[in-house]
Amino acid sequence: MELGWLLWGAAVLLLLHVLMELSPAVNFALRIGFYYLLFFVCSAFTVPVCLLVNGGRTVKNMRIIKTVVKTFKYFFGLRFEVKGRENFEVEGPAIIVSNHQSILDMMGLMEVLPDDCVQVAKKELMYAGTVGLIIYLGGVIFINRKSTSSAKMVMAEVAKTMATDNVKVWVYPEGTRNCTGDLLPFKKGAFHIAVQAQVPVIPVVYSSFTTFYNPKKNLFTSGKIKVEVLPPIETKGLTSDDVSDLTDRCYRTMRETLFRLSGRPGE
Ligand SMILES: CCCCCCCC/C=C\CCCCCCCC(=O)SCCNC(=O)CCNC(=O)[C@H](O)C(C)(C)COP(=O)(O)OP(=O)(O)OC[C@H]1O[C@@H](n2cnc3c(N)ncnc32)[C@H](O)[C@@H]1OP(=O)(O)O
Ligand SMILES: CCCCCCCCCCCCCCCC(=O)OC[C@@H](O)COP(=O)(O)O
Repeated sequence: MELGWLLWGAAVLLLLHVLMELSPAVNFALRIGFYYLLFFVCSAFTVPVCLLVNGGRTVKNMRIIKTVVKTFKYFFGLRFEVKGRENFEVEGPAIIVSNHQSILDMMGLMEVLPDDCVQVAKKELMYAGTVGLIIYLGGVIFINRKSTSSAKMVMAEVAKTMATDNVKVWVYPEGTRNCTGDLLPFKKGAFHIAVQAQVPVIPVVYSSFTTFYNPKKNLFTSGKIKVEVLPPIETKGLTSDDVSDLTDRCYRTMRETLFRLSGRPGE
């Protein structure tokens, strides 16, 4: 009886292996499926740990979440090479802005995330089952992207609590995933709160994934990601009139860095 099951198991594994070899689409789907499964299962186990250790929704849970997610890269053969971590060591709160290419960014995020830093996310993520629950417990701030006025209100609230709670805030200013190897134009919310709270902006850039990850071409292999934390950009003395300039400056610096890290000549 046991031998029968063992043989069936081996046959299924062999079949999956052959399918993966034969079809890039199956290979891609299985690898991404496994990525989702890891998040789903690991968050189910991490929720009770967060509740027992920290008792509820708090940014302190991010330390636990970080520890778990940082192990995921080994399953996919991904390596992160991080430069400039010391640039996170500013006194008090800051706004961290970075490029957002794919759901794989959650691994890159946890690789560099400093302590006491919350993220801004679209509110749909709150309903992603156990993952939504763990994100909620980690203190993530949810915004409704479809309603600029309510999103602005939430962001203004963030600017205030950032100072009282002494936390950093991580925003993806492109506002959506973008895996083209370039940057989308930046939304201004992150820069408005930096100016409102008079705190520095710290840009973080991840090299392009296009050489090892491309959903359109069913490409997902192992690879190396270069990460650079850039020097903080001060906002002391800036007013809301300067937000556009600040946004542009940040955009240009990050785009140059992205091209340099990805070995692509700038335009
Ligand atoms: C343990 C095991 C397993 C665990 C599993 C755990 C997983 C990991 C855990 C935890 C990770 C957490 C997950 C993080 C990842 C999430 C990623 C996402 O979801 S990315 C999408 C959401 N993010 C954004 O959308 C960016 C933020 N967006 C903005 O800041 C926008 O600016 C926004 C929404 C506020 C408005 O967007 P607009 O589309 O309307 O565009 P605009 O051009 O920015 O604004 C329109 C006008 O309003 C002004 N404005 C904007 N914000 C303002 C403000 N605060 N005050 C005054 N004016 C403002 C602007 O200046 C602009 O006006 P003028 O064109 O310049 O005249
Ligand atoms: C009800 C059961 C549902 C089960 C779902 C399991 C889901 C596992 C989800 C793992 C994903 C980890 C979090 C990904 C965060 C992320 O990268 O979100 C993308 C958004 O930033 C940008 O949104 P978009 O505008 O759609 O590109």
